[in-house]
Amino acid sequence: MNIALIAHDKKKEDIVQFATAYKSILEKHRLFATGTTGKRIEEATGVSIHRFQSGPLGGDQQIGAYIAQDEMDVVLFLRDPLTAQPHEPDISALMRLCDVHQIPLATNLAGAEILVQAIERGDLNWRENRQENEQQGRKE
Ligand SMILES: O=C(CO)COP(=O)(O)O
Repeated sequence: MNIALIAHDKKKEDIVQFATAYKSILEKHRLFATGTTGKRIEEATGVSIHRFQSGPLGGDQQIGAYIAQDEMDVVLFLRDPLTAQPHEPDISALMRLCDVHQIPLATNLAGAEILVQAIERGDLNWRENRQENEQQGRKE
């Protein structure tokens, strides 16, 4: 499963604690993150993460591109709803693409916990099965 982890500055501590608490689940998957979020999680947990640009420099858009190409399965995005972000249009675009492509998106810690437990239970395995079937179909 390809999982994107993103957190606004005031939620960085939360995502570090989240990734530490769920490290044993997360490390079984391919992890992606915006620049600073990824750096903080890597430093705290030692898990390996593909880091995109920092959010304000285009990281949200890079994750959006993965979604558009069907290469991201889940987005865990701890947003700060109380602080204006300079790259608000990029954030809206990322969430919009999750809706366009039916990508499970959590925008706060409570939702992220539910999603990570769903991943562990296998609730989202249908995504990988569908991708494998599509690849098989292309070969035939
Ligand atoms: O701004 C962000 C998401 O919109 C997060 O970016 P960073 O992880 O680089 O701080």
